[in-house]
Amino acid sequence: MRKSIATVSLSGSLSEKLTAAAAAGFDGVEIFENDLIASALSPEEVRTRAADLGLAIDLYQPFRDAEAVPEAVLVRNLRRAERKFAVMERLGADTLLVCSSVSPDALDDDALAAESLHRLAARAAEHGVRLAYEALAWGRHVRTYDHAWRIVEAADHPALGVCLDSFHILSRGSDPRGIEDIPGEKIFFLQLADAPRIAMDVLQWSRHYRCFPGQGDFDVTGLVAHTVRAGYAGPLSLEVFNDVFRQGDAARTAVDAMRSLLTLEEAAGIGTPPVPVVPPTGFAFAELVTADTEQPRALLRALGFTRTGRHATKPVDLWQQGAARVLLSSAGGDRRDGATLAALGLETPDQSAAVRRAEALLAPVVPRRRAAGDAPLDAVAAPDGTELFFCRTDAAPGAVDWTHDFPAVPGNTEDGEGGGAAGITRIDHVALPQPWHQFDEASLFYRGVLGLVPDESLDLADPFGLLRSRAVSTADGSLRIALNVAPGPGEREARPQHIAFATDDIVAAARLLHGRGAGLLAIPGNYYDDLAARYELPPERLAELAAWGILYDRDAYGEFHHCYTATVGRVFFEIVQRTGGYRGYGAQNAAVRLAAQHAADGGRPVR
Ligand SMILES: O=C(O)c1ccc(O)c(O)c1
Ligand SMILES: [Mg+2]
Repeated sequence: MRKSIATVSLSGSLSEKLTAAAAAGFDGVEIFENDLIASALSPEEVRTRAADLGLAIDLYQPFRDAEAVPEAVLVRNLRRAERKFAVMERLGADTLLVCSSVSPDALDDDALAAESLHRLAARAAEHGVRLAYEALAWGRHVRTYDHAWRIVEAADHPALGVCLDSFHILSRGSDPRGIEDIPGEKIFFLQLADAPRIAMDVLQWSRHYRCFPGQGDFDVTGLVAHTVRAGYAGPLSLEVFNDVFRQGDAARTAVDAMRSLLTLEEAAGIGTPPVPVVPPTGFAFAELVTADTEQPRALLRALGFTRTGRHATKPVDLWQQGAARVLLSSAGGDRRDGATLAALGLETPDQSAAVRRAEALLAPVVPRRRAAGDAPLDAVAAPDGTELFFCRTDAAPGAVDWTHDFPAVPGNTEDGEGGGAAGITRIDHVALPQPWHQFDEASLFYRGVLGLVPDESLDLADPFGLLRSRAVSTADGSLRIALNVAPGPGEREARPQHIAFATDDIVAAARLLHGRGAGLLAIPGNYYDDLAARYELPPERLAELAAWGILYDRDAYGEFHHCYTATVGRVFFEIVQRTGGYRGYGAQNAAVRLAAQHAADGGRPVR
């Protein structure tokens, strides 16, 4: 379907908004009146600019407080509308959004509302304009879409239809199935926005917390499916009032917006089907970049990793234990930051389809730096800059095993002498702190591009504020990424990332690490007193957990044990043991872990 975006959803001047919308591939825009009023461009110039960019002006909005008023007020409103119709003719816009009145002048009289909208529509028709009547969730008398439709039906004018807005409908808990009772040709416009479920005044909620479909908690996909089934054939138009997007980079927000609509169309089974998603089946590797590899090497050795290869042409080593692989690169790291988790290898059954999917969903492809003979690896950049490589760690027919680029280093045993394996089997998950203003963009990116399923969003207390966390994973848990953000000041660079390794015997792993002098994070005794109160764990089991600083959690599916290493650069490691299909990440323990890291770090916030 055609895709539009309201100018209110993007930052900048009107011409910057138009440029961003066009660059992201939108077909049209809704022009928000305030954007036009504040613009130095005349309506004719806006019309030309939009046309040059290939954008239609699908809607002009809003026209407020029009209906169900005493005659004298209506006469003034008709005059006011005439001026707007004239502006619309100059703009080349043919649909005006009329939102339900919030005025104290408005009467609770549907017949009067219908009559006034009929008269307004008759005037509009003389200018070739159509009116789309929208129920604001906080309208004075009209707050629901079905009420708006009853009035439109009674008004019975060909130039009058309804505008459906998913926020107003879903925020009030209206049943969207009733949309199918409206004739499709009477649905003049469809505006889409999602929102997180928060209990607050609906006007504040709408004006500050709307987000793109897929970033909140509403079933926008279901609403779109009902609207399409009703016969609606107009554009899908994003109308998102959001404090963060208002400040963000318009070009980037527009791409996020387009990705949201592409993902939504796919979920609703409408539009041109994109390349089907190729879900990753696990981590092939995690790559740490650092100017000085000494500290991470020591830690990897203590964790039982062995250096098994070195890249043929680049200063990158492959460290391995079981199916857990870490690349340690000394190319390009910043000495001040220490080690940084810069890239992830995603085990991908069909690499070329995965790249095509990523491109179709507007993921930026990372320019390749490949020497002759290297495995053909393609990477895209996640919103936080983490590079995601689509690769295969086997020699299946037609595929190239990326580990072939890391031949064994002959005669070099130095790095193998860490003391031997510690029972680590694979990478369980990675945790990537996100810049606060890109958090929703990131979860939608992983959902759309990789088909990962987002968990619910959690707020976790830490000693310096709240940490928001949301995991995305494959349905079978073979690949898990925990996204988190500490609101407020603090750059991404200041907060650590981590890699969690899986083991089948965490106590053995912790004992080995300890024996090798790699300290584990000390957990306060109070935590174990609380654990004893919450769960009936045998005392000797509790004592063992306390001795090694192992944290414990449980869900309906199983148990979780986990412990942490020291932080090197921006990165620390976690060792985890899942039993019986536990699904989480130990979020329950995050506050204790963050406080312990804070204490271990000499009082510096470690977010
Ligand atoms: O917040 C508002 O006033 C407003 C205006 C126009 C809309 O289409 C809308 O959904 C909300
Ligand atoms: Mg709206």
